[in-house]
Amino acid sequence: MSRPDADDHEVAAAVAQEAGRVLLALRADRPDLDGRDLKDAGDRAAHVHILDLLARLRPEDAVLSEEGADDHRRLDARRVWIVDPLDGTREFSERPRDDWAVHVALWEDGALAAGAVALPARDVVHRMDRPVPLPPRPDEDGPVRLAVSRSRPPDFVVALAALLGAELVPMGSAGVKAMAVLDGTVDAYVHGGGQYEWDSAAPVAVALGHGLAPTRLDGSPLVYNRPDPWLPDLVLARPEVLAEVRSALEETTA
Ligand SMILES: Nc1ncnc2c1ncn2[C@@H]1O[C@H](COP(=O)(O)O)[C@@H](OP(=O)(O)O)[C@H]1O
Repeated sequence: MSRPDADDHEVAAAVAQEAGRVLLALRADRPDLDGRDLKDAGDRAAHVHILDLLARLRPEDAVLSEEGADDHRRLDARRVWIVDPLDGTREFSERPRDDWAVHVALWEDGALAAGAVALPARDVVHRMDRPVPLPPRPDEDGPVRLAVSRSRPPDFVVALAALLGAELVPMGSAGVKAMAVLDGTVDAYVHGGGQYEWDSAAPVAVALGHGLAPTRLDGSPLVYNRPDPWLPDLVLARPEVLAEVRSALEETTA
């Protein structure tokens, strides 16, 4: 387990990984839980574990968690951990799906400073400080592959895919979709219509660490730790397809 003298990247990765272990154990040890009960138990168990770890490792810092009451002292804090204890809650409850994640990001003085996305069922932790080269596209002239929500694909992303001649690749969890860009499974993740800061903070931190340039749909920067954590859209694309995606977006949203 991480120690208080570990750096912020280590803490982010260790906390995400540890919460992932708690979630895996819950799924394995409680076959009596499913559906809403398993979702709620997962959200709660991971949230409590993360808060406990951060209280021990970073007692001075504020926390913004999907599962906690919003403590507005974070707005005056220099350092805020932005966490989604269980992203892809629906998929977590559908054993044996593996497209769910734990998000742990650190916002410091106006920017994302550390971040980790754990994919516990795949035994992987993606880190901002450990960039991995993007694998080449399998077919550089092939259609753009776009990650999209499997349960509620936004209409405009379906329209965007039609305009691009893109292939939609459905999967759960914002973290899984963003990491699918980094591991080469897809070329881009475009989302609109609703999300909160905890859905994108850690994936965006990891993507920034990998040299990518995630933005809002209109190309403006993603800004975190605002009074209202609603941050409804995101574009993350590998460099080869970014201009094409951007120009199709301009047409779709015009
Ligand atoms: N329109 C919307 N409004 C609010 N949250 C949304 C949303 N679409 C997706 N999300 C959130 O983004 C995460 C990924 O969703 P999806 O897999 O459908 O893309 C989910 O987080 P949680 O699982 O943490 O609730 C989901 O709640």
